[in-house]
Amino acid sequence: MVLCPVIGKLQHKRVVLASASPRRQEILSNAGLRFEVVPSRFKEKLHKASFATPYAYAVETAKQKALEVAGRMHQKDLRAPDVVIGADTIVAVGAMILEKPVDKQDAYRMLSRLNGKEHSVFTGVAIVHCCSKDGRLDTEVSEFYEETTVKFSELSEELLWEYINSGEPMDKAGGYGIQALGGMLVEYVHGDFLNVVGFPLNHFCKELARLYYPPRPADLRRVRHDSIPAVDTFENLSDSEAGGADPGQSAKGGRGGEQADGDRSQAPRALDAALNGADSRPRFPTGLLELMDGFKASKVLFTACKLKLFDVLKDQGPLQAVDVARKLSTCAGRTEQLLDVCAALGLLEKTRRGYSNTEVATLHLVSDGEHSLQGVAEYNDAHVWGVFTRLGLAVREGAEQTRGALGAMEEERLSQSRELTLQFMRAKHSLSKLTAHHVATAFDLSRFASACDLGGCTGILARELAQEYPRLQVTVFDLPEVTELSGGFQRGGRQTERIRFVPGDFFKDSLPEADLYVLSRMLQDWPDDKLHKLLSRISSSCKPGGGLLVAEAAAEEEGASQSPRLRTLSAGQPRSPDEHRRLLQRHGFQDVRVARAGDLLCVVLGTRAAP
Ligand SMILES: O=c1[nH]cc([C@@H]2O[C@H](COP(=O)(O)OP(=O)(O)OP(=O)(O)O)[C@@H](O)[C@H]2O)c(=O)[nH]1
Repeated sequence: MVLCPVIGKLQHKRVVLASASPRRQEILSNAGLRFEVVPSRFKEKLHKASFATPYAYAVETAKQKALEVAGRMHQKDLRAPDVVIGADTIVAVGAMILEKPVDKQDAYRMLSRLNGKEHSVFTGVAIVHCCSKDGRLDTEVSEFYEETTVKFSELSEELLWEYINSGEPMDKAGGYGIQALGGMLVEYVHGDFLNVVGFPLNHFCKELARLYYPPRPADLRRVRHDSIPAVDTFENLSDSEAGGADPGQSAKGGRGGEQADGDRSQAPRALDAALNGADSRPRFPTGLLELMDGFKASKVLFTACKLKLFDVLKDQGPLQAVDVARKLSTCAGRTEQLLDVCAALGLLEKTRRGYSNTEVATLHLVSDGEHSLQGVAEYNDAHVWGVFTRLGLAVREGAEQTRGALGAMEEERLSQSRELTLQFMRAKHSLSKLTAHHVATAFDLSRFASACDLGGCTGILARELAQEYPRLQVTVFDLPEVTELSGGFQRGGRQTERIRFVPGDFFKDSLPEADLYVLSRMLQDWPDDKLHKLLSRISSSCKPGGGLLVAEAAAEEEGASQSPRLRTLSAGQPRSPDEHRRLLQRHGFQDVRVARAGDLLCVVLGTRAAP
């Protein structure tokens, strides 16, 4: 999303909105900002006459609101948040400043002044960066304001009173709410509408861009015009352009709106490039850097799963970081960091009441959930992680770990402990749960009386097949150490009577007889020699008219790049429908049909031709 980089700059920080205004909260959370709300106790009683302009008053009030919250939070926790945002909205008619009416008469006085005329709405905003040094609070303030012009229609006394009696004016600057009934009083608006409602989001984003992406010296030399970047140019901005500057430095001295405006001649490079034609420098490699950092996100997820963080929050959330730490017996500071990163990754929600699971965490990361992927996280952490750390060696020496995650899992499980086999089975079980129904229903398989799922593991797909086809007898064929443990995964139910588990190795032992052989997510991770060996064994066992059903990760549509989602499952290249067709034909199957199942799998069905 276009705004993400700039709003995302605050993602890993503890951000506090020092405002009780529900409108400000809504505007900022709609923009994707994660923050806590701590309303300011600063009394809006600065001496108006001592300010040269109405907006100077609004800016100073906003700053005092934010500083009060920063100071109070620092005193309470001995730790201030990273960023506190304060705002103050006022209405100005000439030099007169109108704030929120204190009662109906006051509202009437205000609205009568605005009636039939133009006025200005100013919102002052302060962004306070905080840090604690030797137990002292250090702040750096960046401030600005935005002005919007509003014109009221000529309104009758009756209408004014009707509006006042609606109750809407009371908590609104100037006595009206443009976003609700008050919108009917307004003839026109010039400028940022959200500024009238209470928060100038556009200017805020520009201010963040200015703070977090200050122009580089080279840009300053090339600047030709007087503007700050439009919101839609933020997309091209990046950390490298920050030149290592920290926001505090650029905010030092509390740059005011006027100073900020002065800086507008320093157009950042994205805008400069857009206006001055092609930029010879390469685009910032965001995707590449994300790729380089991807392992950190995985490790955070694995760690949270291992600590049972999502389980605790499911049962007892929302919880504050200290309470989570107490329940997990972990270090409070580090737990808070972990929670914040999980929130930034979209796994948790952070509100005033504490941390709670997001929908995806509730569905897939809680260990006892029907669709839990905890097993996959556990296996990847305990095992695949290690396999991939040996990738370099494998590539140099030609070992088979290079075949990808599932291949590595498949291979290493053969020689590993019972616990590892169980971990592998849990991982495969939870992944199969997501796909089994799609695989079983991709084609009408009712013509087959028996099926054999090769490498069927815990029997999830067998169960789905038996449920879908009431006549079908299903054999799950897998290694002895797997079939031995598969009982622990069975739930019972009528269709289990038609499922049997047969131990064996599909590379060595004779395959159980069946009308239909099934290979679900098996082929892609085997090297070619093993793949062809397996297919040729199936082909020899399959009677003419029998079938082979293959389910594999789907390749992206023609021309599209392969999805990162798939790459995480396997380093092997997914096959296109044509490649699948040729593969099955080569092993004696005809009438090969290909279907897409869910958005992850491609399912292929071929019929054994007479030899
Ligand atoms: O059209 C609209 N104009 C103004 C508003 C709301 O009015 C208030 C302005 O008051 P203030 O800036 O002092 O903010 P408070 O609500 O008191 O919250 P703080 O805790 O930040 O002081 C503001 O809520 C605007 O949203 C409106 O809704 N529509």
